[in-house]
Formats: sequence, structure tokens, C-alpha cells
Amino acid sequence: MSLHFDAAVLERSVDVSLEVGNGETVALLGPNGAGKSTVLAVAAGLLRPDRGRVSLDGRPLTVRGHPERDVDVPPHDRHVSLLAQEPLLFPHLSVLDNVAFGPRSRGRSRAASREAASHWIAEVGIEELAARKPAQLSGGQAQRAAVARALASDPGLLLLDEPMAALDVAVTPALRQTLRRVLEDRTVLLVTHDPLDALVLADRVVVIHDGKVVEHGPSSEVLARPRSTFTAQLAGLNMLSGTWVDGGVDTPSGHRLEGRVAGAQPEDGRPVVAVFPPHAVSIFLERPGGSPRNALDVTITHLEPHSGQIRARTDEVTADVTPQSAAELDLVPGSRVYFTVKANEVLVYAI
Ligand SMILES: Nc1ncnc2c1ncn2[C@@H]1O[C@H](COP(=O)(O)OP(=O)(O)OP(=O)(O)O)[C@@H](O)[C@H]1O
Repeated sequence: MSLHFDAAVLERSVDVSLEVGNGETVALLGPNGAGKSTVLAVAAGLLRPDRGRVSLDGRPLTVRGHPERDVDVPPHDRHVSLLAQEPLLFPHLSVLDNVAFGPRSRGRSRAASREAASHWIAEVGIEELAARKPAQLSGGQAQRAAVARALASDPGLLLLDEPMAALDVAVTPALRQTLRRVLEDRTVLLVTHDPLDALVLADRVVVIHDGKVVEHGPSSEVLARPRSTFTAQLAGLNMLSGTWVDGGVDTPSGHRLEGRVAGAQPEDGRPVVAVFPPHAVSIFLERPGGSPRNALDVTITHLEPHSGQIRARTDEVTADVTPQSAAELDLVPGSRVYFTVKANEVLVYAI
């Protein structure tokens, strides 16, 4: 199903218009207070806009301030599921009953609801936990149960509000891969702060700032060539897209990177992205010999102070080095150098 969203909440200075195509995942990015949760609340029917029209596959869910009659479909009749940061499971029900609650409340029989619940519990990889109560689950397991519950009611639109924000960083890559699999072909609006979520999970991103859309486009394009300062800061990680060849990433500009595969093993010839932080990069004037590091032959385009370090940018990669080493290397825009990064600092994702 496709979402058409256009709404203004004056008290919050939010005025946003966006579309999510059938089967598409759109990431909604923006700094704190930008209006992301407000957009989700209006789409879910939890907040009434001052003006707007929200429809799912042409069916009006919210209409306000238009010539036609106002519409306000209640949350449970929207065919929309909202997955919050915190799993919000019913504490007295087992995982199975929590997940079965969605389809049951949509009028499906008890048996059909349990069958749907078992299916989704298996899909998110927590089969062995079906009989447990939420208090007996880890944060990551509880969030998986919440994902299963959101999917079990087969929503036409799934709204995800920072689904990994409350989790330990150790469990996020595995949950991200699970989401990638179960969100495929669904219509999803995903609020996130994490550019990796946008890159791995979303087809397109919409960036909002001070309640307005400031940038939108395919995820890899917006993150690789951010136009707003916010997106540039958000996309502070190095992300090099390329092709998986013989256990490494070949980029179109001729670089080769080896790293650790996060999630599913990519197949040869498939598109991947190599991700690493600027502080993991060291700069050398000569190609370091006999070292296991990745070495990228680059030309520095910009140098700027950044949090007590010097940030050296090239067309594709950014490095943060100490002011002393920048001075010792005599770095200036135009310097031809080698950016090196250890393979275990590079994460590779199939995209
Ligand atoms: N319940 C509320 N009543 C009034 N104003 C609110 C309320 N909740 C949020 N706001 C204001 O509305 C604006 C948008 O907030 P919103 O929570 O939608 O932003 P956000 O992008 O989700 O931020 P965050 O990333 O911090 O969750 C902000 O100026 C905020 O202060």
C-alpha cells in the first residue's frame, strides 16, 4: 500500500509532506525536535493535525481543513502498526499471546491469530522464547517480539520509531539484518538517527529539520553527497559502496577494502557498502609495506578542525588525525597521501 502524507501541526511548527510507495521503506531522519515523532503520531492517528490529508492507498485516514468533510479514522482502524523504541509488550501475556494480540484484535479467530503469531515469532528468530513472559526476555529479544507483533496484524503501513535506539550496540547488527529481511516489500516509514539504518533498511530518505523537509532522495545518494549540514554530520561515517569480489569490496573509483562482514554473507558480484569511522583512518605519505591494513591512494581536498582533531576530507573518504600528525605530514589541500584502515575496523554490509 502507498502512503500519502501532508500535514501541519502548528503548535509544533511541523509542516511535512511525503510519500511512501507500495513496498517501499522510507527513512525519516532529522535532529532532536525536528518533528519526526510528530509525523509518526499523525500517521498513526494519535495526533490530530491542524491541516492535512493522510491516506493509505487512496483511503483517507486523516483529513482536516480541506473543502471535503473532515476524516479521523481511529488508530485501530487504520491498518497501520506503530513500533515504538520500547517494546511495550503486555507483561502478563506470553510472547505468543502478545504477538497473537494484533491479529486477534483485528477480528481473526483465535487459531488463525496463534498461527500468524507462530509464523512471525519464527521469522524474527525467537521460536524458543514463545512461552516466556516479557520480563524473562533481554531488550533485544523483547524488541524482536514487538517486531513480530507489529507484523502479525499484517499492517498496510508499518511505522518504526527508532527501533534500535534503546538496544545494546552489540545486538543491533543482528536485529538490523532481521528487519532488513522482514521489511522487504512492505510499506514502511522508519524514524532513525542512524545513517546505517537508512542505508541498510531504506530505499529513500527524507530529512526534516525544524518541522520542514530539507532533503530527500535515494538513501545512498543523500548519505554519500549530503546537501544539508545536518545530513553531513549524521553521515559522519565513511561509507564506500562497491561490489563484493573475492572476499573484499571493489569500489568504482578503484579502491579495494577488506573488512568484517556484518550480517548476511554477500555473494560475489553483489552490491555492498564498507563502513568505517574517520578516527579509524591513519594517514601515510608512502604506501605502508607489508601491512595488513587497507591503503587507499587519495588526494586531500579539505582540512578543517573537528572536535580537537584535524578532519582531512577527500572526495570519498574522511580521516580524523591529531593536529601534530597533520603538521608532521605537512598536509595541505592537494596532498597525495595514503589513508589506511585496519580490516577489523571496516564493517561490510550487503545492500
Ligand atoms: N506533546 C507535545 N506538546 C507540544 N509540543 C511538543 C510535544 N511533543 C513534541 N513537541 C514539540 O514539537 C516539535 C517536534 O518534536 P518531535 O518530538 O516530533 O521531534 P523529533 O524529531 O521526534 O525529536 P526526537 O528525535 O528528539 O524524538 C519540537 O519542537 C517539540 O518540542
